[in-house]
Amino acid sequence: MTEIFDAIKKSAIEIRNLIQTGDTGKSTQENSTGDTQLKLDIASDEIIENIFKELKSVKAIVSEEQENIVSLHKEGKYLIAYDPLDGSSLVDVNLSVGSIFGIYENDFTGKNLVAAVYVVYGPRVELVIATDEVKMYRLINNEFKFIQNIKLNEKGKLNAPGSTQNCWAPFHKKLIDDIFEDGYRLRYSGGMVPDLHQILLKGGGLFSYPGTTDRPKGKLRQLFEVFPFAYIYEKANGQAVDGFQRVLDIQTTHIHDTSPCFFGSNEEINRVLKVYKENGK
Ligand SMILES: O=P(O)(O)OC[C@H]1O[C@](O)(COP(=O)(O)O)[C@@H](O)[C@@H]1O
Ligand SMILES: [Mg+2]
Ligand SMILES: [Mg+2]
Repeated sequence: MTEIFDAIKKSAIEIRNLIQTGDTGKSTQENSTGDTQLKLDIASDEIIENIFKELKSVKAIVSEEQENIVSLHKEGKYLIAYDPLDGSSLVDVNLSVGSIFGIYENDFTGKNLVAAVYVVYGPRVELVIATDEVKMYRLINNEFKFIQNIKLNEKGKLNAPGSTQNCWAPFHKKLIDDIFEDGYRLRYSGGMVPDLHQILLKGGGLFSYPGTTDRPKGKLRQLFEVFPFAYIYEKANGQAVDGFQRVLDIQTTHIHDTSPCFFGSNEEINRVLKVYKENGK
């Protein structure tokens, strides 16, 4: 697994350079979820694929930016699903973006996730690796230096409510309003990676991206975005649910499936589960 983490570190340095100097324009292509790909999405995807191709321990990879699974080495032990540049449209307004990786054994199901990693490209480049523990590293003089372990408190103070508000179920709106009534502060940039990173580093809170009338299955993709962060939040003493169950217990039917999702510390997630249970689907 160390060679995979080292490969991700190498790709992060290349993507950081690409963000600083690359073309932020649109390409003429769409990805499998129907988003117009930016040239940065495609170039980041190529950087990661080229680096993983060299690793004998990697059996196959699948990217948010590609339709199909790419087989690499038959004898490899690991499967990797990744979002090469999450929130890429934010580069143009100079907000933080990220890369997300889920590392699996046997197949791409939540229960077979064995590690997860993300990189935040902000004023600093930081990388978080979750195995049994969650560890944060920072890029200093072109090397990732260990900074700290990450653990959530039982309850936090931040609320990051995603998606189109006029498409929310009334009970979801009430839940979010009640959380603000209780004194939580709004923190939402529209980049999943920095938004979830902030909650992890500030000790807790809630990030939600619910099912809505315009997108009943939410927007965020299970393999590339939801599962890796679910793994990280659980290992950091928090939880990740779809409103009713752990997201890592969801049966994936297609590699590009999306799911409603809630990430947070225990108190906020228990509150979500209670409200969703009382209000049904
Ligand atoms: O603008 P919305 O609907 O709140 O969506 C924001 C979400 O969409 C994303 O940008 C989706 O990721 P991509 O940029 O990879 O498509 C997340 O980072 C973010 O949490
Ligand atoms: Mg994404
Ligand atoms: Mg993306």
